[in-house]
Amino acid sequence: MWLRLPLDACVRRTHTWRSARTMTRISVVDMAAMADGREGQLRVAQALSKAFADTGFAVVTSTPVPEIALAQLRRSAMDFFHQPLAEKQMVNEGSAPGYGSSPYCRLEENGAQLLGDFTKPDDLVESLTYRPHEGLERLPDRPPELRPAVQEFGERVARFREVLNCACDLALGQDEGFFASKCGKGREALRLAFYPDLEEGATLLDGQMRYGEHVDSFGLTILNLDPANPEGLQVQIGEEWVDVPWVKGSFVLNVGALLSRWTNGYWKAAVHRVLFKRGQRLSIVSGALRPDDDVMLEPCGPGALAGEKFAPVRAGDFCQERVALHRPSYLQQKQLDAEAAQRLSEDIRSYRQ
Ligand SMILES: O=C(O)CCC(=O)C(=O)O
Ligand SMILES: [Fe+2]
Repeated sequence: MWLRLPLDACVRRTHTWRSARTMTRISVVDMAAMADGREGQLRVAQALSKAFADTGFAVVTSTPVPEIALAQLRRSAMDFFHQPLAEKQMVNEGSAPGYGSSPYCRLEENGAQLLGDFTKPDDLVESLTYRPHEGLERLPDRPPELRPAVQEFGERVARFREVLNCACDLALGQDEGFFASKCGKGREALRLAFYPDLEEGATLLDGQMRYGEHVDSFGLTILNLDPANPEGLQVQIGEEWVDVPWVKGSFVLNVGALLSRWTNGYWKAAVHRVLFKRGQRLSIVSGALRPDDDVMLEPCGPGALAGEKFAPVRAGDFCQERVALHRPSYLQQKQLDAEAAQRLSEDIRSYRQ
């Protein structure tokens, strides 16, 4: 029965954000039908799968995360980032330095390295990362509104993950509960990314971005753009850079390298970047479908029929390496000669699907 319904019943195309030659290829998917029983779920699943196989990106509306929870989190995160540097750094006491270890990072990420490019300046971003298994007390206690806002968001996004697990089971023809069983240990982090404005008289370094050209690392990225300043995010489609459209109350979903590999390349980890635009910008970044560390990634879904394109890898090992790649010191710490560095760079690029 569901096969006869037009796919476009829950997908609409929007015009690209401002400049556009034509209509954007990025799908906007209304997820409301996930509450409508099997028929509606299948329609959403199909629409998402089509988007992930085509561009690797989808903009989704009618999610279980209400705008009020986003607004509260956004407000308290902004208050955190607006504090003096020394105050922000206090949250790092007792943790090893660097992205992946210390919760607060300032100019300590280099997105381009995720595509094996070690020549680009570091990104113009500050971030605060929260890993739920570390407990809410690992977050700063100032502003006092931050912890409750993170908790509230966490509960809502957990429900969103369940919905995405269900949609992706259906989309890839997996047994019900497949993704929930592989991703049950709560490995998803919340990353608040603050992009400051340029100070008076300051200039960008040559090639510097808010986030350099990269592919994400894990399962599905769940990204909430800043309604006050949503511009700057672009995805590469063929030879063209396409603006990701901003839709009120929406999330952007995009496929990470791990999930692309897990689907044997059926879903694409698309290259994207965040250009510098004037004004501050805050992104709320979380994820879904990140497998537990001990899961071995073996191809699943329709792509598996094409025969294994990648060596099986343990999810925890894959993710650990990807986190390390963000750090500006990554290459230096490897102590490689030029030839080995080149080989490594090509290896990393091949994660791209
Ligand atoms: O802030 C954004 O718009 C996207 C950031 C991004 O691509 C990332 O954090 O992986
Ligand atoms: Fe990204």
